[in-house]
Amino acid sequence: MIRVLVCGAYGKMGREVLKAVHKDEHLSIVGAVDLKSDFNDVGDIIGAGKTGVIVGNDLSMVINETKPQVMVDFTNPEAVMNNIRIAINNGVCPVVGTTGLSEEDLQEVRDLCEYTKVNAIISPNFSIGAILMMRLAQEAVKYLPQVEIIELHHDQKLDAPSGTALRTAELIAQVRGTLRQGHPDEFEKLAGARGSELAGIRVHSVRLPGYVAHQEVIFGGLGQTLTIRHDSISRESFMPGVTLACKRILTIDGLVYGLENILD
Ligand SMILES: NC(=O)C1=CN([C@@H]2O[C@H](COP(=O)(O)OP(=O)(O)OC[C@H]3O[C@@H](n4cnc5c(N)ncnc54)[C@H](OP(=O)(O)O)[C@@H]3O)[C@@H](O)[C@H]2O)C=CC1
Ligand SMILES: O=C(O)C1=N[C@H](C(=O)O)C[C@H](O)C1
Repeated sequence: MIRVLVCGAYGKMGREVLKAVHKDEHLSIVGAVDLKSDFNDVGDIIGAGKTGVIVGNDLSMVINETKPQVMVDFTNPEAVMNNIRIAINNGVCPVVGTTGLSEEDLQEVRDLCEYTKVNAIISPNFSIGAILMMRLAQEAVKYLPQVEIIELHHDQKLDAPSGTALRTAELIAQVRGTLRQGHPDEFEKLAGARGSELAGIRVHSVRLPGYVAHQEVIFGGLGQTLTIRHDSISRESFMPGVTLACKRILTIDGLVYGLENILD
């Protein structure tokens, strides 16, 4: 059994991770952390009866007391780097789904992993459908280089654009480079009308109640468009990826960025 601590245990993703880890025969929840801890038993959060694992609010203390091998983090962009540092410096391998990490943050984690010989997995999206959407987009852009991205999420999401949209744009740009699209004299009558931009790719962010996590990658060519769309209609969609990462993390080497790199 791999000993797992869940950070962000009361969050939308944290609760789902607790359920998935609890159900997995190779994983065991030994610790849980959230800011607003009222020292509940995790079994009460997931409706599984008493487990004896209590939600704490001090990550270092919970690590000390519960000796996890893996920390799963779904918290927020402000909290995540500190959690990663605490985990790695205590010999605990972080599996991170929290988005909003910068290139500098990733480099810091890479360096920490190398220095401590503790492994880490960070993925902006843990659903297989989203990984396939990105892979297919990299294929499509070879033939249809003009592309825009629309991501649609629930209205409680903090970061925009989504980590998935940024990663998709990065992966597309690795294949096609930076390309100038649209009319050279185009202008915005309202600031932001054309969305944000990464490597010449426009990214549009929609936030509404009713959505979970969705993305369209739209390619345009002469007389035609191609749309690759992925929908996470429930947060269960991320769980096979998260539990796989918890198992693979002990045998990788250093930092792995992107679920796609542990699938093959
Ligand atoms: N990679 C992937 O596949 C996916 C990634 N995500 C990402 O995961 C993150 C979490 O999403 P979601 O569950 O919807 O967010 P929520 O806001 O529902 O959950 C985050 C939880 O973490 C808690 N928290 C905040 N700071 C800390 C801290 N320092 N230590 C412990 N807990 C803390 C929050 O408490 P409080 O509310 O009091 O602040 C909250 O309970 C986001 O960055 C999101 O983009 C989401 C889905 C899939
Ligand atoms: O906040 C979310 O919900 C999600 N966040 C991730 C992102 O920013 O891409 C993954 C997924 O889209 C859900």
